[in-house]
Amino acid sequence: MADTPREERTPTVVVDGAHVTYTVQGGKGGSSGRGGRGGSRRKVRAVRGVSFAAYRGEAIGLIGSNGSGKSTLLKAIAGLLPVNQGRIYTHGQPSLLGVNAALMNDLTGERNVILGGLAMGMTRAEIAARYDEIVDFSGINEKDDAISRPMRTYSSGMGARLRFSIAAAKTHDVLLIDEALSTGDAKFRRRSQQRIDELRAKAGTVFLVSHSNSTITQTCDRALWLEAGTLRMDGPAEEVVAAYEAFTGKGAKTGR
Ligand SMILES: Nc1ncnc2c1ncn2[C@@H]1O[C@H](COP(=O)(O)OP(=O)(O)OP(=O)(O)O)[C@@H](O)[C@H]1O
Repeated sequence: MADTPREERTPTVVVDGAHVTYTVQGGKGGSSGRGGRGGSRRKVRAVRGVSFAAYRGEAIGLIGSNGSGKSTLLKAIAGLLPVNQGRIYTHGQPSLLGVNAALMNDLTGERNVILGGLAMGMTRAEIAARYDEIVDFSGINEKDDAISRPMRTYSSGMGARLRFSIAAAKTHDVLLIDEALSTGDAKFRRRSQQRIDELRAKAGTVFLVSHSNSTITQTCDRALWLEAGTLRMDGPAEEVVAAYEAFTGKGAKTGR
């Protein structure tokens, strides 16, 4: 993508001066500090005037300290949270991994593959055609027949892997991934990275939130660094991660 001049590329997401504010009912705050029902309403300005454009074929990492607004920004791009000010334009319906494919804990993995596929707009025939591939990709059936067990019996890593596998079965214009890869083991992370590369090659745009700087540099070509709801840096993933590491004190948040 680096060879294509910016003006010839197709934008998939344009975020123009976006602000996202949560209103918190009750709780602490106010002068009394007692809160409770009918208490104070507080505003949390989670995203404060962020602007950028994302293009087809890009994999963009979102990094920043805890509470810097990464998940909030993803939810706003997915259309799950309104922007209070500014605009977000998207090409097609972005899919937020883990929410669009909301899985049911009491149903088996098998049923969830079908429901997740339907929720993403796939037909039953399309799901049937891809079913084995989804289960194989997730790797959750490697040891026993886990796919026929209820999801509540899965470890958090197994659940995350199945969610990613379902979401990755469809070609998305814009795929938003919030930390989903961090719970998988090394083998699964490698497979996921390959799949993200494939999705990008099919002219999609992938956003990835992660606290693992190595996952960001291995998976993404570009990174956005958010701090206290504002965009601190936007550029090549290696450069942004290096600046972020210098800010946090190298290694402090490197993770895997
Ligand atoms: N539902 C909510 N109601 C009120 N405030 C919220 C809500 N969700 C998030 N916030 C606040 O918004 C800010 C941004 O949170 P967000 O989850 O977007 O950060 P993040 O960068 O994804 O954090 P982390 O790295 O810890 O996952 C934080 O101050 C957080 O407390």
